[in-house]
Amino acid sequence: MKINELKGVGSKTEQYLLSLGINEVKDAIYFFPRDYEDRNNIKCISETINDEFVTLICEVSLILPTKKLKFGKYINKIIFKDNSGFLTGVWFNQPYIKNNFQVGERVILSGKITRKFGEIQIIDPQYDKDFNVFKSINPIYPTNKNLSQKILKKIISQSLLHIDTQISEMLHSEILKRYEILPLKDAIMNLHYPNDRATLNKAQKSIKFYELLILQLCLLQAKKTSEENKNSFSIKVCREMKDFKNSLPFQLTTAQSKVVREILTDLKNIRPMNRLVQGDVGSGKTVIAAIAMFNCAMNGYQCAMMAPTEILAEQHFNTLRKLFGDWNVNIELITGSTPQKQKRQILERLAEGDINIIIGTHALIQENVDFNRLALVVTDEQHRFGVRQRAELVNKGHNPHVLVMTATPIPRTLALFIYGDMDISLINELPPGRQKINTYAVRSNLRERAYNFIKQQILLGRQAYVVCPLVEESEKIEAQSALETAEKLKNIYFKEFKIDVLHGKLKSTEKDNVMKKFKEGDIDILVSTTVIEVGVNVPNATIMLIENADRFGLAQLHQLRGRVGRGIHKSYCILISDASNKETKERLKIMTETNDGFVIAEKDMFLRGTGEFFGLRQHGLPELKLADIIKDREILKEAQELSKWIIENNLLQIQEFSNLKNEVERLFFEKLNKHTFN
Ligand SMILES: Nc1ncnc2c1ncn2[C@@H]1O[C@H](COP(=O)(O)OP(=O)(O)OP(=O)(O)O)[C@@H](O)[C@H]1O
Repeated sequence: MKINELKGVGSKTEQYLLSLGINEVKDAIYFFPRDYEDRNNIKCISETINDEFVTLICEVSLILPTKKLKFGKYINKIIFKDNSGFLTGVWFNQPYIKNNFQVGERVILSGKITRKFGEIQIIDPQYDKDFNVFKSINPIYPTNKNLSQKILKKIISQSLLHIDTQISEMLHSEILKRYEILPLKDAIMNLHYPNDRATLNKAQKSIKFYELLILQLCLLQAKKTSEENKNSFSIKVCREMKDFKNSLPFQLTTAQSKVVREILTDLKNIRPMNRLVQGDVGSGKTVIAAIAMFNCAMNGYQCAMMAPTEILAEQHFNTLRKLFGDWNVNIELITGSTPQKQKRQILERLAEGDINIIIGTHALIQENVDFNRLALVVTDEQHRFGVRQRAELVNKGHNPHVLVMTATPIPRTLALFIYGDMDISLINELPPGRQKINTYAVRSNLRERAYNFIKQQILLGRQAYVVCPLVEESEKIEAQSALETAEKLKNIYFKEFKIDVLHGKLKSTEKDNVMKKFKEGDIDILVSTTVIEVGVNVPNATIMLIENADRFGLAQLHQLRGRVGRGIHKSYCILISDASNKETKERLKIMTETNDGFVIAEKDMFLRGTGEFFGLRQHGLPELKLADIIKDREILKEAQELSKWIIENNLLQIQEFSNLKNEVERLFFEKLNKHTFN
């Protein structure tokens, strides 16, 4: 049912509603309050204090005429009274308001009190005259300047009259009882019009449960569908594997070997692999991808590896070339800076099947690239290779295995939720010889001492990073600050050393050039913006100084810091911050205490208490309206338990769960926009 079918929704209101995402009556039903006004604070007029939010029951005493102010504005005042005194209700630019009141009638007013010039005022209060429907908890909706709370409320309450035709119950009463959940319609009604706090809490819990359940079911069903899809390549372990492993410059750690085994087993399977490899910074994920790709190449298949940035694509290309040494593996790189002619040649060879492994950024898969026998796609978690991308490839005639790499440390329950559609491998061990990165959080007055320390490291033959402050949304200012810092370092503190700058505004060839020089040891200090954050691997770099460290999230600091401590040398990280607030200090202290990404993630999560650390959208998933996967972990666990049971027992296929199935499919189509499942 369209929203404009409701009484009083003209084309203008319809437009305004659309801007709030309300197109259908159902959208209005699901348009939940952002907050609630507690009207339990009922007072008499003389008891009120300045700035206090109160509810008053009073009588209309006098309606003053509208007064015209400057610039075409209006003010309306209405005097109310109760046994204790008088109160002035004030409304701006709502001249019609006086028609809504009659002298002598009793009303309920709610709002903030202002006491000034000897007058007690309440500005733009909410008002109600129907004492029968007076609720002590009043919803406040997230609206914009075009639609007042009052109109929105009216539309929502009209929509709720249609709840029976618009919403279907999804869970059997036994399940509701077990998880202490309200039937969906009750939960929705109570969210809009709660009788009391306890019912509101239960309604909120219920809606969160439904949200998490549906999203989780969606991901688990996607996984199940892919497991049933037996259309990929069965790739056996190649004869050369043992020799290849022996040719690597190091021995795999036990954790790496285990993950490699899991991947090779997946590749043997005809069903397409969809595996996430989770490993802390520097845990050695690249070599794992290399082994998987080597195996495909030796079996005559092609692989694509997609990196988030050109710098990383280039780095992977160089690392892999080295790892593949004299083995007969044809590997090529395509980036924005590859000359057109060369690019064309590479693409031709790729289509002919002459290239085994192609490395590039994510444009690689979107562009008109034709593969001959694409069997494996390696990608990273920020660019979640969802079922949609897979479907695109399937349409092009490929159904490759997919390997996703992530250094985002996520506690297990959350990982199982967010990556519900994947199998997860964990590298829970760092390569041998890694030492703790000594980390210090200091104020800026110690910067010179920090510089001296950097000098000592360089004199020992090591290299350093200086990371400039994060400037949200302005790469230009960020770049500027990096350039200035580099100038200062060159001219004042590090005259005798080689310094260069890396920032997002450089052309990719320039970036590559700087990175190459830094890798080869031709730069002592690399002054950089956060472009250095992900994946860069220069084992000889042992010290990093981060300016304004408080501006970064802990996960980001951990990623940045992970650029040092990647070799045999002892490494250091200096966090500069003059922030004095307690929470910031505590966050930086965590960095000095541990190097374990999982511990950092968990602590950060508790400190910040929001889902920011694991933003869903960042993982390619739809945002949740009410649930917060961090704060609502207990509900999440219950929803996970139920969704697992439903999927394992194939319950979405039976009549009793058909409404739930419809909801899951709706989310799948509308929000995840992926292909259907049966
Ligand atoms: N088993 C191992 N023994 C010794 N060194 C190793 C081992 N595995 C990997 N390395 C080395 O560790 C360093 C980090 O590896 P790699 O770049 O693959 O890490 P990563 O997991 O991708 O980290 P990040 O997420 O920070 O990019 C590299 O220099 C690599 O050669």
